[in-house]
Amino acid sequence: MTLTVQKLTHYFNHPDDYLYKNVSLKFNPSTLYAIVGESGSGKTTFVSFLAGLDSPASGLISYNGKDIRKIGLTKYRNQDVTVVFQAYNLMNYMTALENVVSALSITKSKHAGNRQYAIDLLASVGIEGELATKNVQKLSGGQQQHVAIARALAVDAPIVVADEPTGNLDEQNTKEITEIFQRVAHQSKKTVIMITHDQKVADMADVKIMLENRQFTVKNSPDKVSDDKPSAVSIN
Ligand SMILES: Nc1ncnc2c1ncn2[C@@H]1O[C@H](COP(=O)(O)OP(=O)(O)OP(=O)(O)O)[C@@H](O)[C@H]1O
Repeated sequence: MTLTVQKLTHYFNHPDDYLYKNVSLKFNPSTLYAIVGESGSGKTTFVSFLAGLDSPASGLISYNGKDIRKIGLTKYRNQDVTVVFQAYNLMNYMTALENVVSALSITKSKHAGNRQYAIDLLASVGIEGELATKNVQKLSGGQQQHVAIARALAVDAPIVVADEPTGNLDEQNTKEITEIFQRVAHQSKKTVIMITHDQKVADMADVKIMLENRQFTVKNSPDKVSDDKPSAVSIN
């Protein structure tokens, strides 16, 4: 269940003006990855390829050994990957609970129509009681991002991609959200790939991937690496 990037190259206008060239990376389950890099370095573009939202100029992205274009990008997006954005992207006219219930129904989840499942999912990210039945516009930004994660998790995809999920949040909410992603990776055994500008968030990841000078560099967080655990990511 590995997500693999092989020899990925991307440019928008001219091949000489590339964002990155021949990138090869491997993303494993049960691991939280942080992608860090300067503004404009191409992080969002890169994760849009991982999420099947766009395709690179060249290179191969495969999941479980299969080219995601052969899986079909729509199918891949529906069954294998779920995305959390910086700007929450909730249905503003709905309550927190309705947001999760609708995600279960739209994605034809096996839990579609199961209100208790939606309540439990929200509770698992700390949205409980009255908060769950409030219109999301009446919730704080941090609370809305918690709901957005519950909504994304409703899809139950093995890969979770998050583009600056804590970009608008204060320190406390940033810590809570990052801890949720740690849990999703370690307990739910998902592959979680998160873009961040925040060094503290990056330090909470199992693996840091720096995008600098058009090069990706992989760094395992020192306290997460032990002799019996091989590096979670390899790069050629
Ligand atoms: N569709 C496009 N056409 C042309 N250039 C683009 C397009 N999308 C992005 N770019 C350019 O590609 C570069 C990388 O953009 P991207 O949004 O991936 O960077 P980023 O690292 O995520 O930045 P930030 O941290 O500011 O969100 C930028 O210079 C951007 O202007």
